[in-house]
Amino acid sequence: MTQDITSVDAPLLQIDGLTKTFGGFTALDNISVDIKKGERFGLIGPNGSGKTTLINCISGALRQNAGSVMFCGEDITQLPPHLRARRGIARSFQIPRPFKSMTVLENLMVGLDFASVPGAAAAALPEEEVAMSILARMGLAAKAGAPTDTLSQVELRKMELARAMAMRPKLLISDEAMAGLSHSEVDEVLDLLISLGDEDITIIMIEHIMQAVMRFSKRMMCLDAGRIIALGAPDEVMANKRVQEAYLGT
Ligand SMILES: Nc1ncnc2c1ncn2[C@@H]1O[C@H](COP(=O)(O)OP(=O)(O)OP(=O)(O)O)[C@@H](O)[C@H]1O
Repeated sequence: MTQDITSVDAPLLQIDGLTKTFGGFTALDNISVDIKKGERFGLIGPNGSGKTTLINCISGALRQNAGSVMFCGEDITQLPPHLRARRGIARSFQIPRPFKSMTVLENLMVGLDFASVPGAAAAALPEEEVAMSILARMGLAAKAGAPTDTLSQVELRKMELARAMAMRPKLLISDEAMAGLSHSEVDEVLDLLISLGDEDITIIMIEHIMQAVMRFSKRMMCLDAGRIIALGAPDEVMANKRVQEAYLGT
């Protein structure tokens, strides 16, 4: 059955009973959560709690043992990663993976090319124009012609986000986009992510920088040992005793 996702409250992403094991080890244990369209969702948990495994199951990089993933009302559980990407699930990686022999602009063009659906009508704007507008949006327009190995850390993170944006995502999964940045750089990237959220892009943020993820999120979920131990408003989640014990070690 196809859902009406034009309704503000309809979930963009529905995860139901997701379980993932590696050999005899259960990395995700019966995870169920809905994420609404336009929601800014923080995913936290101590090292090894299952955050990356969960987003790998959402993006299709890993196949779950049980459970389902619905996106825009469609069951995508059996789809490979590239078809999930075409449907609007993009991911930015903690360690940026640019094509090093290409310029910043060329890197983006690859993403745009990939996102375009074969056989579809020509886009209203030439791809280079679209790529330049994304770079401008990220504050990287002046770097369009620069080789990627000349970029600073924060510029690389922004380019990684720009590449994800070139996929024209409905859902952007940001995997530790701020790790290793200075306070002011964290704020810069955070402001960018918040502004993307304001444009109705649903964002799942995995982040160990607690202040950043709290400022960003409308809702947060904390995993521990592959299970959801808290889900709710950032203040509530952080005040949760199980979260404090598991995540903060108190
Ligand atoms: N391919 C794999 N094979 C075996 N075990 C794995 C594999 N991938 C993850 N695991 C295990 O699953 C558990 C969850 O790992 P995961 O990477 O999802 O945690 P995480 O919350 O993302 O951790 P971190 O914050 O350190 O990135 C860990 O115990 C990890 O060792």
